[in-house]
Amino acid sequence: MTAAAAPLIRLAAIARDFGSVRALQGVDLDIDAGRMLGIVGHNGAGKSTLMQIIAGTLPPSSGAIAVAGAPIPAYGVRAAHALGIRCVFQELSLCPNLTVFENVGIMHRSLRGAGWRGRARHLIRASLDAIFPGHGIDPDRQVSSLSIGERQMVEIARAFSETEEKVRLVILDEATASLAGHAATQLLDFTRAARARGIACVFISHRLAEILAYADDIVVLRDGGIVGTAPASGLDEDRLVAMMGEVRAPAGRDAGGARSAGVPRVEAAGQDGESLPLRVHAGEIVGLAGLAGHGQRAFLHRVFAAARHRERGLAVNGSIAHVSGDRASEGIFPLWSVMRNISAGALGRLSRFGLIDPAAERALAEAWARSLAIRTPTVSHLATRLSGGNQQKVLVARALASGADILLLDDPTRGVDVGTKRELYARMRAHAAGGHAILWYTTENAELAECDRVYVFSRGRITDAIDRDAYSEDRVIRASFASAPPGGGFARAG
Ligand SMILES: Nc1ncnc2c1ncn2[C@@H]1O[C@H](COP(=O)(O)OP(=O)(O)OP(=O)(O)O)[C@@H](O)[C@H]1O
Repeated sequence: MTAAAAPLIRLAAIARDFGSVRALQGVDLDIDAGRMLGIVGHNGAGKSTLMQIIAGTLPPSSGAIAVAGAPIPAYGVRAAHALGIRCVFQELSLCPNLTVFENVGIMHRSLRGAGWRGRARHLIRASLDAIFPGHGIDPDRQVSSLSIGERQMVEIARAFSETEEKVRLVILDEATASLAGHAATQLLDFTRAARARGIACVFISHRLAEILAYADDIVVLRDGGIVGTAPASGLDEDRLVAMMGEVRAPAGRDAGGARSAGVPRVEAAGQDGESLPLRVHAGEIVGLAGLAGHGQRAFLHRVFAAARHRERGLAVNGSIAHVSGDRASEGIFPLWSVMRNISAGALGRLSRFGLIDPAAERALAEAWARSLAIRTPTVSHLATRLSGGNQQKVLVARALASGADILLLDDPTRGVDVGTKRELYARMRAHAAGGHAILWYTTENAELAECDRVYVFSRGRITDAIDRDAYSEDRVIRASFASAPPGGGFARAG
């Protein structure tokens, strides 16, 4: 085969084992220049493992890799980078204690010697401007001071930044999962321009609508193998879901939660004319909406704090559990097993005479692992060895298993596959029906339809309170850009 006719990357019979876990088996895959390949599959299907092999960060157990028709025997990070292959990983890889431009400096070998700082600043600013116009990120900011969404934007802009080493392939592994809707659209529109310049993209996402709208071709992975490849134009969501073979619970929701009156579990006072009050009763699922970074996360943190200390204008009645939106740094205990990570919130109930009952702990973890379909060889497995989506399920399991009266969920379905998402919605409804109160911040508007009531945040204030029957995405978008509630009154607050 000539180099001109060869695909940019060709994977042949790639397999990868982690101990007894076979993550990939016999994968043959071509990636062509100037096209976007979408990859979908259930949590633990092997998507990230495959991407790590292409990025050179993980060697395959067997199989061959060829780039532009030439077999590359000693394939690794250096070889991949020199060949113009860049990867935006699911767990962000920026160094938090360095500035944005310093993080760019460590990636590009040519950014050395006198004046490298200025060149690195210029490079990342130009890339951010091209992909995310109006981003507002200063290259001199320390990465630890950026929000997850901003970090994700820097990581993406860094991957597309070019020195004399040209970019030929950018892998976006759930790169839109932490981005606000607007930034996700900016990125995906940018990839169209990049493709026109010959850059190939691989895009992994659990948001099937994004994949269908932007990818040229779609590959479906299941249990470590490819079960289908087709042009995106010939597919729709239902067919993709069927190929993934993962849906256990139907979409949609039953009518009416077990909402109860009485003292609210959470009650935040409004500010006259500025912000609406918020209430959550036992039995309710309440959504927090609006553009990312407009105060929803900070509000969840305030509620969490108010369970321990008095907070002005905020009353919390009941025990509380929190699923953090920052899984890697605030959520998973990295040295603990799946079992310990799940049981951590329920130790009080598992203790007898001050000692944890090991059989009860295992039974609890196994029941939740089964119930949320957590893919793990056993519950004794180290939690960080699970795929990203399965780690997210462990966090949700911990919160549900805690039995707390109030659940605070910060984007709990980030990176969770479509089948499990539906399952989780059903679980949350059952949990609410069991008398628990749920406060749920989500970056996916479609999930707000699962809520009994939605509060829309804009610039740190609540600008609308929408009951389920009156819910529409249009109304959420309008309120997201409002500076105060319409009429300045509290009339619609539930
Ligand atoms: N470092 C590791 N050690 C042990 N097992 C691993 C490791 N990385 C991945 N695995 C296992 O390999 C399998 C595939 O995981 P992978 O992360 O590739 O899935 P994925 O399709 O990207 O899932 P998700 O959608 O949840 O991100 C899983 O069973 C996972 O537990």
